Amino acid sequence: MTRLAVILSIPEKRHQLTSLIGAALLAAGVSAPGLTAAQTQNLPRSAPQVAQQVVSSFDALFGGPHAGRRAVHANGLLTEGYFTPARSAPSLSRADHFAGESSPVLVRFSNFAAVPDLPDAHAAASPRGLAVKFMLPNGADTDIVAHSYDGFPVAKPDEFVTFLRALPELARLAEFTASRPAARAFLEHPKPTPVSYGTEAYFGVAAFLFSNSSGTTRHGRYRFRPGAGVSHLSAADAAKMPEQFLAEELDNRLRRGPVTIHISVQIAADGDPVDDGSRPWPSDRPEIDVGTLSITRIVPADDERQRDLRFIPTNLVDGIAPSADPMLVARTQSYRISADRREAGQ
Ligand code: HEM
Repeated sequence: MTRLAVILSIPEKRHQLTSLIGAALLAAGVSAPGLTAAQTQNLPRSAPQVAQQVVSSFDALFGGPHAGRRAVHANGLLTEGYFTPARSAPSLSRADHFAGESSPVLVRFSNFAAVPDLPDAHAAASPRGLAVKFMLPNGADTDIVAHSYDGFPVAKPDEFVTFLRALPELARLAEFTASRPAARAFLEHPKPTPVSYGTEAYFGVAAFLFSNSSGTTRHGRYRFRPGAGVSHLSAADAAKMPEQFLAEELDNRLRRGPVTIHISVQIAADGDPVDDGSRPWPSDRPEIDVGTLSITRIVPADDERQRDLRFIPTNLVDGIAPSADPMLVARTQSYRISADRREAGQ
């Protein structure tokens, strides 16, 4: 039995695991794909070993590494479709995909834990993930990586390592959360199983700097709302579902037409934290409509395509730049560690 299986067999531990998320890390001085030199200079530096420590912490929690799979969010479904920008999108950013007609997209939905066959209704399958790759006319691409919780348990990469290491031990976890309301909120927040990957709301969490062609620059955070509305299963109904029902559900739903997800960007007010994803902004902040994802089909041989694909939160284009959130650097580096390892078949 893996360490994760042992942890998940204990009800209160299972509850804690519901809450982990992403991973941590970072790296000094390596530029990220899609970032200009100036953008990279904006990114804070962290100690390179933190990235590896996050990935190792995921491995310890989930019995990894699992050959050829992601260090976290391992169980996923790759789909394709197109993005149609809203008329208001160019007022926010001069990014190419925010103007014009539409751009092809790849969209990967995923469950949280790095256990390849974890049932969709399992507590550790939340938060769900949403990763989007926009294909631009000039051959470049740009990514958004989001999840189904509006926030994050910690603000900094080294705290994330401490959090992940504390998770399996109740006493350490209680000590950690005692002085960290964001971690407690993350653990206690209900994370019900969605009816469909297409009936979940997703949040970009980290702030980015959006600049339009007039030179107006604003901090904003992505939000995703399903066109079909948010809907979840009751615990009793979730328990009756087949283990991998979300893939089949989406396939059936797509036979009836595209699945749509609307994207907006929540704009920061003066004084809102723009370098700390653990602190959501008040819900009355204005949002700018950015456009709609229309998902048309599941990609054939999606397992192989997923293995070869990288979604990186700082893979950006002109008009969108990273904020000073140190997690963006840590994520960029840890996603690379995970992807390099996956491509090497480890
Ligand atoms: C803002 C909070 C976060 C969100 C919304 C988020 C979301 C996600 C999603 C959706 C994926 C799957 C991507 C895919 O489909 O390829 C993912 C993967 C991953 N995340 Fe995060 N994450 C967050 C924070 C973090 C942090 C702080 C770390 C580490 C410092 C991290 C480390 C990872 C790693 C290592 C992977 C696997 C990447 C790969 O192999 O492609 N995440 N995350």
